[in-house]
Amino acid sequence: TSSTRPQRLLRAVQRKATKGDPQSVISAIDYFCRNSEWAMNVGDEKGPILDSVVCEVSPATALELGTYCGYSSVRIARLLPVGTKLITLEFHPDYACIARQVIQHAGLEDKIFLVEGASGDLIPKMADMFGISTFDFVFLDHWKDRYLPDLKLLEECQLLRKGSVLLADNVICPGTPDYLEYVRNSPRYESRYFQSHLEYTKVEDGLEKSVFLG
Ligand SMILES: O=c1[nH]cnc2c(O)c(F)c(-c3ccc(F)cc3)c(-c3ccc(F)cc3)c12
Ligand SMILES: [Mg+2]
Repeated sequence: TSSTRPQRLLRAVQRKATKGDPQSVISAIDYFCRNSEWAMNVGDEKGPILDSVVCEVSPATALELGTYCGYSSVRIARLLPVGTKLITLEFHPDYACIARQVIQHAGLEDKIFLVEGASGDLIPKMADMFGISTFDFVFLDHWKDRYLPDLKLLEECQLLRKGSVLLADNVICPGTPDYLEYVRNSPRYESRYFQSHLEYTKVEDGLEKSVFLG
């Protein structure tokens, strides 16, 4: 019976990465995507930009929209201070199942809460589910048409505080024009574009970092 790309990615991690070593999991996935099959992980060029923003914010509470196979969950959680957690939301059960195993291989299962479901349904439940009031950091990497509605939902649910940092993947490819227009023109955000490339390719893409001003 045939396997799926996420299953083949997981197998590469299980064969090549050292259990409990997040960096080796990241390297194994990047190697798989460069040498075997492209996959939509933030990757080894945009990844270091994500790392630098996470280190700068050093969030006590972090949210990721869109887990996929858990690559960026591992990238983020490996940098989080002790006692802090990443909540990551994934709509597709098959992706969530693979991500749990990738996260477990990295030894980060105690720092990451993976919740299956639609971001639009789950965001209003975050405060109650996890006993948090606001997010210090949000990584948007799920579906381009959900970036703006979910940002507005985060505002309405008062899950952002003065200084909360949002980082959005794929703002050029495939592109999120309505989200960009909003964060770049709203007086409530200070926004900056980090030019890069679509993971594992020479196509332009980038990350948009937006600070909520309250
Ligand atoms: O959907 C996504 N979520 C998160 N990150 C993504 C990402 O980092 C990507 F590089 C792509 C991408 C971009 C270009 C391309 F050719 C294929 C896939 C997608 C994506 C875009 C359109 C789709 F129909 C399916 C997937 C995503
Ligand atoms: Mg992406």
